[in-house]
Order: sequence, then C-alpha cells, then structure tokens
Amino acid sequence: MTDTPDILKKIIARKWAEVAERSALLPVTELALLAREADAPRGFVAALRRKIAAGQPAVIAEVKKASPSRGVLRDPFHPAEIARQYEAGGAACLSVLTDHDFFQGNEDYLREARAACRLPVLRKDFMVDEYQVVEARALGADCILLIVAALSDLEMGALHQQATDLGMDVLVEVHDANELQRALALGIDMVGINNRDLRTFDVTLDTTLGLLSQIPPDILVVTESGILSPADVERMRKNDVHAFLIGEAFMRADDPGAALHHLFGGTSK
Ligand SMILES: O=C(O)c1ccccc1NCC(=O)[C@H](O)[C@H](O)COP(=O)(O)O
Repeated sequence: MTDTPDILKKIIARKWAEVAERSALLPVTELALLAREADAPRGFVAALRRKIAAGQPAVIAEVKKASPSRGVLRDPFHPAEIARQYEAGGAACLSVLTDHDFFQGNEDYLREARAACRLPVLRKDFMVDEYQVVEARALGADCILLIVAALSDLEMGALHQQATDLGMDVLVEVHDANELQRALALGIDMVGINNRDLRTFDVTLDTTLGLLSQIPPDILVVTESGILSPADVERMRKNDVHAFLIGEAFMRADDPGAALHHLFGGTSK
C-alpha cells in the first residue's frame, strides 16, 4: 500500500513487532480461550442506533491520554473515572486507546473503563493481525477499528470476518473516496470518516460532508476527529450525521462527561 501515510507505516511496523512479542508469550490458542470466557459483547452499533432512534446524539467518547499530533492531552489520567463521567454525560459508547508507543494507551485502560460503566467499548488500536482481534475480545472489547489506509482488501476482509465471528462490531475508518469504496465492498454496517488527514494532521469537517452522498442510507456514519464546538456539532446534524467520535475536546476538560453534555447543548441524555 504505497498510499499509506508515514505515521501509519511507523505504527504498523510496531504493531507487527508487538504481535510477534505477544504471541511468543501467549499463543493465540490460549488467548482464544480467554476470549471465549470474556464478558459478552454489549452491542456497539445497537447502542449508537438506540441513541439516534431516541433523537439524541450517538457519541463515542474517547479515553485518550495523548496522540502523535497533539502530544499529551490529559495528565493525570484515570480511565475508570473518565468512563463514569462519560456515562453520566450521556455517551453512547467509549473508545479506549490501547496503543502504548504512540498514544500512551494501555490494555488495562480498556479493562478499567469497561468495568466502571455499562457502555460498549471500542478497542482503539491499529489492527494488522488476527492475534490482536482475539486479544481485543479477551480484553472485553465490543468493537474494533479497522483503518482502510493501513490494510489490504484481503487483510481487511479477514479481520472484519474474524471480529464478527467473535461477536464484535467493526468501525471501518476511511478518509477519502477510494478508501470509502474499498470499505463499502466489505459489506459493512458502520463507517467512520476521519476528518484528520494523517499525512499533514490537518483537520476539516468538509471531509465528512464530501463523502456523505456516496454512502448508502442504511450504513451508520460516524464523523471522527476535530469536533470541538457546538457549531461543529450543528453542522453535522444539519447534514443528517448523528454519530460522533470525539476525544480531544473532552480530554482537555476537567469533567469530560460535563463537557460532552455541554457540547451537545444538553441533548445527550
Ligand atoms: O490524532 C493523531 O495524531 C493520530 C495519528 C495517527 C493515527 C490516528 C490519529 N488519531 C486518532 C483519531 O482519529 C482520533 O483519536 C479520534 O478520531 C478522535 O479525534 P479528536 O476528537 O480530534 O481527538
């Protein structure tokens, strides 16, 4: 994939090394036993759709300490407390960064956040191998992220099928029309449009708006990145986009749940 942004290439290389290290310590057959014993999936897409059906915003609230483009967003960082605040603020779901090297995330953050609330949780990481998908379910994840720019069609299809077989939902992330067509060919029920260009880190909500007309109406559209103000929210809602993945705007707030409630003008619960 020659089009893959440099930052993704770096992250993917690290992920392959991680898979090799982890599978040497815990073979996938043993991990699969842990996945089978994990708490049942909570229904990620269903939770988003319930919110929309109730006329409320479907917010995937992100638990993220840091990112390559923004550096450290929150320190000290208490995932369980953040999860409780998000639930109280009316979030539909959580997204928890588990990547160590680029986002200062951790698998324990997902476990802690999920145990502290009743919300479905996305494992926000960079999936390249089936080992990570089984690991996600063993951690309790209800959904995984697949980034089209990071995967071949064959890889994407296999990871998507495996997650579905394990009872998880899949958020398939795109940034342009070509990636969107590749995602649609998979037979997806939810697509994430990342407003952040991972080559330049520039963010524009025009990215979501520009792709909407190419998405069949039965597919749930999640706008990702750069939602910072009530005006951003309103712009999306006017264009019939009701699902949002938001990190930075909440992570910089004292109470992320109160910030969520405020950003959506008190309509989130
Ligand atoms: O944000 C980055 O620096 C980044 C770099 C490489 C891959 C992904 C990256 N961001 C992940 C995200 O897409 C965001 O965490 C997510 O969409 C929330 O965005 P925001 O509300 O702007 O924090």
